[in-house]
Amino acid sequence: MSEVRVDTWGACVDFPIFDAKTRSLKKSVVGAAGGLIGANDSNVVVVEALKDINLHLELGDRIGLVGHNGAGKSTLLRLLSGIYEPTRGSCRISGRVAPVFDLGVGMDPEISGYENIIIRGMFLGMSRKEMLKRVDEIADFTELGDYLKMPLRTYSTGMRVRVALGVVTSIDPEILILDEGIGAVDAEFMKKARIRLQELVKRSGILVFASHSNEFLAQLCDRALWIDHGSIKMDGDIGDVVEAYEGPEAGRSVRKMLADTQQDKR
Ligand SMILES: Nc1ncnc2c1ncn2[C@@H]1O[C@H](COP(=O)(O)OP(=O)(O)OP(=O)(O)O)[C@@H](O)[C@H]1O
Repeated sequence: MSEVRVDTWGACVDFPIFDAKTRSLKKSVVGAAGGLIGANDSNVVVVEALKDINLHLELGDRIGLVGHNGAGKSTLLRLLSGIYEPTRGSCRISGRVAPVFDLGVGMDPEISGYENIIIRGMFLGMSRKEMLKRVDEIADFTELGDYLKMPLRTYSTGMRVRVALGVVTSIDPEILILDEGIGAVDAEFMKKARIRLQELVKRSGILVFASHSNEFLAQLCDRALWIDHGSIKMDGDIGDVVEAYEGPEAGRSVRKMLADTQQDKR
């Protein structure tokens, strides 16, 4: 692996909202949810989704993002994936990024489950040849049998998620950017999927994972960032960050889950 790392220096992301009226807004509102609302030099309303982000990630980093609704977690994931350019400051990404935001992206309802497996894998940066080698193993994992020969539009939501999860957990990313939103599968299947996710994370160079589930964060990450109104409020051990964000009980429960996960790995 050549050097895999992600760096940001004073990175800011603003969203100009051209159809909002500055007159009707109070100056720089800080609400419980959402980023700061302000106005730029041209008096256009802007949401300051990220402010002055300095982050340096290297091989082996497993970072969880916590923070209120609209804190800027998804925007940060998109910045670190190269999907958004910083409005100010800079961001440098070295390595192959697999952004997994929406499990359904890159799936075509009119083609079969098998074909979707190949296409979705290519969407995540794999070659067709690599996906052809993996398709049988992914098909086994989904337990969908002959359904995989039918068009995806005939599947239930949970069946689609099984296909998507099978593909996502089969790739070899250098930088894995995960946004939660993995639900809709039955508990038994989720157990199987989490084990595969943990294996995927082990193979990845860098992981950044945003989630509102402490349990899920503790299973995949050891470090966390608390994002608050677009800024990094705290960066540290995941137990300490969750404790500061949610209180001592949540911190204790994360530490216990971390210890259990470590034990399972042994
Ligand atoms: N495309 C966009 N256009 C305008 N504003 C946006 C856009 N995307 C995000 N924002 C704003 O940026 C801020 C941060 O949003 P973001 O989606 O990053 O939050 P989040 O921490 O992921 O929230 P949640 O936990 O609710 O998913 C919010 O105030 C949101 O309104």
